[in-house]
Amino acid sequence: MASRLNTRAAAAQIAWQIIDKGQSLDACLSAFFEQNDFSPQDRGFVQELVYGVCRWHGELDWVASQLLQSPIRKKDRVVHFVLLVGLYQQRHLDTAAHAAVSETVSACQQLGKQWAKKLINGCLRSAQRTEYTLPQDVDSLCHPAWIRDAIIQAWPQHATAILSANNARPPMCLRVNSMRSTRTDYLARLTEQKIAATPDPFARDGIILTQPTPVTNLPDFSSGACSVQDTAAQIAADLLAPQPGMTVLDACAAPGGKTAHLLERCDNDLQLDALDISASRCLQLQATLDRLQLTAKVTTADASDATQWPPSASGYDRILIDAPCSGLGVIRRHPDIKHHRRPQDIDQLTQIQAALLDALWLQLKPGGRLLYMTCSVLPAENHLQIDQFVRRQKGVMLPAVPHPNALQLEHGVQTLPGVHAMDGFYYCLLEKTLG
Ligand SMILES: C[S@@+](CC[C@H](N)C(=O)[O-])C[C@H]1O[C@@H](n2cnc3c(N)ncnc32)[C@H](O)[C@@H]1O
Repeated sequence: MASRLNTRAAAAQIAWQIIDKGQSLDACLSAFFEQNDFSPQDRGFVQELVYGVCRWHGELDWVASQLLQSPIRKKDRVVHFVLLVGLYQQRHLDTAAHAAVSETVSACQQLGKQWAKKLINGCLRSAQRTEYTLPQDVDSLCHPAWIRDAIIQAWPQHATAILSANNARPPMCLRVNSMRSTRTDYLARLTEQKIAATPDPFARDGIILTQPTPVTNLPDFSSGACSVQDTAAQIAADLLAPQPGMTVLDACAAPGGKTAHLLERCDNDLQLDALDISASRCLQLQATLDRLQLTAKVTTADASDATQWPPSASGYDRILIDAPCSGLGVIRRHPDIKHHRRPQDIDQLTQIQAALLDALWLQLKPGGRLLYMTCSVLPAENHLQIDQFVRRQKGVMLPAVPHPNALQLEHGVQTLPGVHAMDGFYYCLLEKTLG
């Protein structure tokens, strides 16, 4: 992409790559900002537009269909995304009306689609004058039908809140590195920098920022004073509760948010094996450890195949399986999940999760504890997965899960976005009997 693009043209091109071409939002944005020198303010605006179009795509696409006499040809699809960027500004941002139209129209020229200026100008001016009645409530319209139906079926009483939270902007949450400072001290440092923040009521190392900010603004971020991590993810360390000196396996560890938290809690005094199947993600995991000056043995391997990595000969006191999952509990942070996930993925994921549980159970010491968790709200990946595991295996005890704010299920606990003030996670503790 050329650096001459304005923010609207950049956002249209990135959203097109994410939604039509299946690329990941994080990867697309980082690649774009590596190649294009945008000011921090412009970066923030491009990001806002891209997230907004991914979140509200169902609504924006429906309005576009009312405005266009016929769909835009495939080879000009980027123009369709220019229109969505314009509609997003009109319907969800307080961008001045004339700028939303004129700057968006000029994006057509920048993208080499001069012919589309009149079309986009006409559509956006017409949209400004029209009140639309949507065919269904906006939060439902902005989810693929299969995801919406799965959420309604699983959590009928909470579905409205979950669907709405999935489309909302999530807060930026920090985890203070307890080896470096107390949360109170770090809050004071944020105040000095004029960054408004409050202690997280549910995570003991957690801080919630009033407004998101680039990590470069956070005091000593680069030297490891804190990390960015949602409340729900921070609770894992409390639930697994490793003690200094223990032998710990983090089986699906990259990019290392929870590995690092476990180590910080024990003053870096754990024999910690961190595995991940992805070599590139293992590099990110090592970078996380390096920034925080923590030590773990990082290995690229399929954790469900112990011939690929050397398990501790005496077994593990604690095992964390932060399993690969649909991610349907973190849509508010990764709205591209709505565009990329397919119903058939769920079967494949549940098989991988079951294989990880069965294989890693063998590596747990008698009396040891395993925490199984996902960032999903689908029962098949969560409590139904554990129901089946408990039926298959012998010697499994299920200790209470001491979670501060979650739904208690027969097996494990569940948090729901829009209900528990955090991402949607499932957690279950499994203890191996001594006999
Ligand atoms: C939810 S993410 C883990 C996030 C990580 N625990 C953290 O807190 O930063 C799941 C990870 O599992 C990895 N994974 C998937 N299948 C795996 C397998 N069979 N063995 C090991 N890792 C696997 C993925 O590459 C991905 O990095």
